[in-house]
Amino acid sequence: MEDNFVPLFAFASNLEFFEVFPESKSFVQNNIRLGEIVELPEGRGFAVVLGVGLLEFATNLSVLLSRFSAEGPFTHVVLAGICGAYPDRGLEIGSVVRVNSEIVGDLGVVECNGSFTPWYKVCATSANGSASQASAHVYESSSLRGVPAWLSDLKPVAGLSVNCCTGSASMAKERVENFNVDVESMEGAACFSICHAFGVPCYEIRAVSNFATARDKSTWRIKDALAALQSLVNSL
Ligand SMILES: O=C(O)c1cccc(C(=O)CC[C@H]2O[C@@H](n3cnc4c(=O)[nH]cnc43)[C@H](O)[C@@H]2O)c1
Repeated sequence: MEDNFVPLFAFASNLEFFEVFPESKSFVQNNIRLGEIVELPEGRGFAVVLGVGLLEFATNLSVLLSRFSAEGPFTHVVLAGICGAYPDRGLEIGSVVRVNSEIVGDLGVVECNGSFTPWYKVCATSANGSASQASAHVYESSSLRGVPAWLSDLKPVAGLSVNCCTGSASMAKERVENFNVDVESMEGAACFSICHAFGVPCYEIRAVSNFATARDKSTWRIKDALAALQSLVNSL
């Protein structure tokens, strides 16, 4: 049994918004302003663009929810966009996934030898160098009870949120070893953290546009990934 489900689709960029909801071009200017809510036709909910990266997305989502959380027109936030898949995690370009957990992946320090130490390990290491048990903070999506099948049936994956995209195979390996994650993007942890703070149920759907590994922009398939996301969202 589905609960009342009126989604607010939250995108990082105008590109993602217009590729997933191309019909919006008939009633929205070329760019929508960050934080401006658009009502989708046929009662499909609402959409908003909030900016790329943890900080801009967090700021604009906080402002939006502080205006709407008491009595908003939407019931759930669905962060939608593209992502990079780490190699050998069973994902392909064009795969559409539901990211059900997020960890901030580049909060920490770079050591003299160039390796990255996550912040939770920095904090867990005392002055004499001994490390206590600790783990990274995991931000989770909301319960799937009562959400529509197009959302709950998607393949669940673990996500890493970064401000700096992976650019080498060694960086990808280090991130997977540190956090045991499947995909990488730049907004998910902010979305989960802020929605939980405001008591708004939240989910994240992403289509894989690239592998998060040695940077080669010629292999990215942003349009194909967004077409896959569009066909999912248009099956609602
Ligand atoms: O790197 C570029 O030159 C570039 C040019 C146009 C667009 C983009 C992006 O939109 C990427 C950032 C955007 O997409 C998500 N994303 C997609 N793949 C990854 C990734 O491998 N690592 C991190 N984020 C990724 C992300 O959530 C941003 O919103 C880039």
